[in-house]
Amino acid sequence: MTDLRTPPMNTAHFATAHAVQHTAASPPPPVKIAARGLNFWYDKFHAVKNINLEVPEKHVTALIGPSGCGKSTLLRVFNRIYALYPKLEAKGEVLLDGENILAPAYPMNRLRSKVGMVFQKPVPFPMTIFENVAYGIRHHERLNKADMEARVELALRQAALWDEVKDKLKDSGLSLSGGQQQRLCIARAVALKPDVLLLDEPTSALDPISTSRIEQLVEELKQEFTIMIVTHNMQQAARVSDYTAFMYMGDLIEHGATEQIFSNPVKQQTEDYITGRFG
Ligand SMILES: Nc1ncnc2c1ncn2[C@@H]1O[C@H](COP(=O)(O)OP(=O)(O)OP(=O)(O)O)[C@@H](O)[C@H]1O
Repeated sequence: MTDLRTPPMNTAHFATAHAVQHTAASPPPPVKIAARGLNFWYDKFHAVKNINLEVPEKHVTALIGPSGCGKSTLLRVFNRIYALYPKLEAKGEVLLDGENILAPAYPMNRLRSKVGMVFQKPVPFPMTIFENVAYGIRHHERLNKADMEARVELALRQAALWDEVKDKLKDSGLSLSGGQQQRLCIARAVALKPDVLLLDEPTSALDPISTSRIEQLVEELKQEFTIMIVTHNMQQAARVSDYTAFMYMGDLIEHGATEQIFSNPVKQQTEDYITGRFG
């Protein structure tokens, strides 16, 4: 068997953390979310073209590709954010546990509780740290005070923020540092106990220490959540993801185990991109 931990010379600077090897004893993980013949238009502009992609449960899938290739658009279709805006149209299917979330009959409330999203720039609500986390929970569940407190604590622990904020839960979310604010946004997302977490360049506005903190956190969160992360940072994709999907001009060019994509890509365009020849 090829040793995927020994990358070819031109990709030697990518240390990939995860070797995804499927054998009879460890079959591939079940598919949590899948795009089937997925297309997306911003009015007349065809931004995402006939994408077929299977996202394995409780693993991290990275979406990579040059600026403008459609990574964020694809991620957003996965929680139907586009439905908030006119003239945007998706065709095809996104199956979450086998159900098409793009079908008009799929309840938006259910989708919001199953698929959480974290954006590039942390945007805490202008309210206390506690309320930032409790706010979304209240929309979906009625909890008594003690249960709500326990739930907020759990979410803040899952986001590796509890120890830093437990004594100032009544302070404004905006008083936190950028890295802490991003973890607060992650706490807000995980508080709803979603199945899937969509992270759109979650560290691009953060310093290296906060970035490494979030990367560690992603590693922990995948025990419980299916994670998709858009990143421009090749090293980050190699470090945090189990699977990588490479997009170019709206097309999905190649998708596979991160080890394979970074050490032995099948398509020339993928190799050119990860070795920095374009993009
Ligand atoms: N609101 C919009 N209206 C019209 N076109 C848009 C809109 N948002 C994105 N696009 C276009 O769709 C294409 C894909 O954009 P998208 O943001 O998904 O790319 P991306 O790969 O995430 O890029 P980046 O890495 O720069 O964030 C681009 O050509 C972009 O100009």
